[in-house]
Amino acid sequence: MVLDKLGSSLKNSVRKIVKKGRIDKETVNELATDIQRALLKSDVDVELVQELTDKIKDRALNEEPPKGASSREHVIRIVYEEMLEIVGEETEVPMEEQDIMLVGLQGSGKTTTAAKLANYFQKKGLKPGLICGDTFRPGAYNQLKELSQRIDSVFYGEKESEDAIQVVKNGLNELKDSKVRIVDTAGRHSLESDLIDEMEQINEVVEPDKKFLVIDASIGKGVKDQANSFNEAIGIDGVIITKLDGTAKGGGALTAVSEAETNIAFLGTGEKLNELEEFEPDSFISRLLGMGDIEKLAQRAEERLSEEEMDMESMMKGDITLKDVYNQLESINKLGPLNQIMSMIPGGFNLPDDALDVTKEKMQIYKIIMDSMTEEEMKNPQKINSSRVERIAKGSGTTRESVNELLKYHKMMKKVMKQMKGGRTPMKKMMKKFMG
Ligand SMILES: Nc1nc2c(ncn2[C@@H]2O[C@H](COP(=O)(O)OP(=O)(O)OP(=O)(O)O)[C@@H](O)[C@H]2O)c(=O)[nH]1
Repeated sequence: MVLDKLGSSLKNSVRKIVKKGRIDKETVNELATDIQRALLKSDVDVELVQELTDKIKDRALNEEPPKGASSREHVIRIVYEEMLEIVGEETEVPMEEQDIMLVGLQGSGKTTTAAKLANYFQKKGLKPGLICGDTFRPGAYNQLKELSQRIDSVFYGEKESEDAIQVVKNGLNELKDSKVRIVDTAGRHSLESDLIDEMEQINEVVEPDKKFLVIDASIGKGVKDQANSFNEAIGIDGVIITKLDGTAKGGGALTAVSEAETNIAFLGTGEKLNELEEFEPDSFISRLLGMGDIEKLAQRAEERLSEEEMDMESMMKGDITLKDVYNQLESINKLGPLNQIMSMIPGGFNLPDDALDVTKEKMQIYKIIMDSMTEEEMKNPQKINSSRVERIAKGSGTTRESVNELLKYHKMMKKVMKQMKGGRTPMKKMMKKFMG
């Protein structure tokens, strides 16, 4: 896990709140000091930390918790929301044909990241092509070629050439069949005029849909100046922070990007080619704070409900997404057979046979299919049109029929949950009876 130290200090500070009987000024101040300490250790900018904790204190002491939420849940939510603010927004990476150019200083991890991106798109069903536009570092050609072979991606490079612009031109011609063409460029020790000239010329040739700046996380809050300089020089669409696994300064690197008025697109979390994550601010911050666990703990402190009951309750809302289906498949064994749950409903309830007919093998296939979907598709499955179905089937190594079957299953579950919501017995009561 990346940012281990920051994560565990933040989790501990928030957990303390859960254990408190009452949320008063002293508790809030203590929380703010704990958070300050954790963020400063992770190299987050001092002023930013001050601003953040002032806001948390102010809101925690002055805002009324929304109806139905306890004050400790409310404070935890405030910490989450304010943390979200300081990491900036998500960079949209569309699942469509596109050309991507990677820029960055020497050793930042560009070449590795190029291959990781190719692997990422390949998994999503979009055929990648890698072009070595780095004629400056002698080993770059062999490195990218070897990495492309490892992931079975098309590769173009010219070992003896010193003309990066021509190589990239040739590469784009040769790799017309690739859906996502990724151009690796040379780095230098600093942002000097040679590098800027070359980047500008490649930029003109490629006319990339996305220009990503690759930065090593170990420079911490220094990311801000670097991102600003590259942005001024050629304009960038997002930052890829690499080597987050090997530094205690990751917090600084993450927060500095939004200060530089750009956003994070991906995170590099290890040397392996599958160690690349799409950056999704909300899930990232929830994981960092251990929100899932903490929210559960906070709720349990309020009323002793079982975990299974919570899961069912969230599904009862009727706005079940594919993510819920995924979680549901994960916890279905704990929940008990669906038909048994259904039989608890007074007045009877006929669950379609299909719902009871999901075998373990099928669940496994559904989960593999969902791994090839984007976050957006998981949240809004209605947006999955036939070309997306095709892409997802390819990426997951399954068939269009299986993807459509999963979409049908989701629709059916949604209908079932809606009907249950309209039932006469409150779900909580029913679940209590069922769980004993
Ligand atoms: N631990 C870890 N190592 C990484 C990560 N990304 C890249 N590396 C390592 O960082 C080193 C440099 O990466 P390269 O991809 O060669 O860097 P580059 O930016 O292409 O270098 P130049 O071509 O010289 O500009 C390699 O040893 C990579 O394995 C990451 O996310 N985590």
